[in-house]
Amino acid sequence: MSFARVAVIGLGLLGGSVARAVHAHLPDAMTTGFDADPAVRERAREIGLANFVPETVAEAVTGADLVVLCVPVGAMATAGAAILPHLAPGVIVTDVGSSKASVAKALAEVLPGISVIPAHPVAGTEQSGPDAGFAALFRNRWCIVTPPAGADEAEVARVMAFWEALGARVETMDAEHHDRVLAVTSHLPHLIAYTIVGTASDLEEVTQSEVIKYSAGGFRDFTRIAASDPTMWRDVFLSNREAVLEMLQRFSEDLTELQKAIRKGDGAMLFDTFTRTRAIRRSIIEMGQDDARPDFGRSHT
Ligand SMILES: NC(=O)c1ccc[n+]([C@@H]2O[C@H](COP(=O)([O-])OP(=O)(O)OC[C@H]3O[C@@H](n4cnc5c(N)ncnc54)[C@H](O)[C@@H]3O)[C@@H](O)[C@H]2O)c1
Ligand SMILES: O=C(O)C(=O)C[C@]1(C(=O)O)C=C[C@@H](O)C=C1
Repeated sequence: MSFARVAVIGLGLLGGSVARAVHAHLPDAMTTGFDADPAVRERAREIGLANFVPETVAEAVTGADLVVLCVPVGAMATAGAAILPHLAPGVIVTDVGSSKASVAKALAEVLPGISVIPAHPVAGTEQSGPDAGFAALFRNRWCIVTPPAGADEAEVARVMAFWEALGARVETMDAEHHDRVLAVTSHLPHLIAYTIVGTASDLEEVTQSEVIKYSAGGFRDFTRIAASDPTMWRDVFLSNREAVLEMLQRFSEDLTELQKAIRKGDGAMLFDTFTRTRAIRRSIIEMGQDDARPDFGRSHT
């Protein structure tokens, strides 16, 4: 059974994309939206992000049968506590947070007695804010649903069907496992990008203008990732601390091996490593994990 009234809390990149995708794929659903920032609410009204963008969170969630929390992971508990008194009986609350175990724990604490079925659409860009979202963001991308122990199967199925309707490929996963997988596939790459761009800009012998002027290829790709939202990523690293630190340790060890190979002139080791990683890139492309970002030639509706 599809949802009749979807409330989106947090109207940035993800919230804006969810609202747009609901309009595109579930035209019978009414959308409401709320953001803690009055300027974002105003802009959301101007661009028609949701059918109704009231001044209070109470009005946004009243009567909703699905509430999608699209706020930074560090703000999930505050957003959850704010909606609790206004939720309709039978409502399902979900979220789009990039880390899952700590968010699930925080939401369970502030939403006692409410069905919370967390999810993570593994789709995004380095942009943020209400203008950044687009309806095709989730098309052909994975959405990982992490039902808590004892979750109602029918409710889990409804949340999965919601994300499928928005174009995603959906799988369920244990929240802790999700956090370990995403630590290496998403969180660590962002940390590396933030580091390398910071390192380049700190080099005394290379001027800022040279960094900008000669940033082509590899470095340029890192600068895109390193332009990602500081609030969002601060919260991701603080909330998924254990898994990120574990993956960072492994990464440091592997980096040291490469460092040794370069020092010793071990070309075979470098060649074998680069051959293995090239195969991974090809597998990703063969799996159809193509990119839905507008600058990759997709529709921006
Ligand atoms: N950006 C990505 O690539 C991406 C991808 C997948 C999941 N996510 C997750 O989606 C969530 C939102 O990220 P985003 O990229 O849309 O960020 P964003 O900065 O574009 O939007 C977040 C919005 O939440 C609002 N907000 C903050 N606290 C609030 C509160 N208590 N109540 C209501 N509104 C509040 C902010 O004002 C802001 O407009 C995060 O949890 C993030 O981890 C992001
Ligand atoms: O493509 C990007 O810009 C992203 O960083 C998107 C990305 C990712 O790492 O893949 C970032 C965070 C999310 O939670 C999900 C997706």
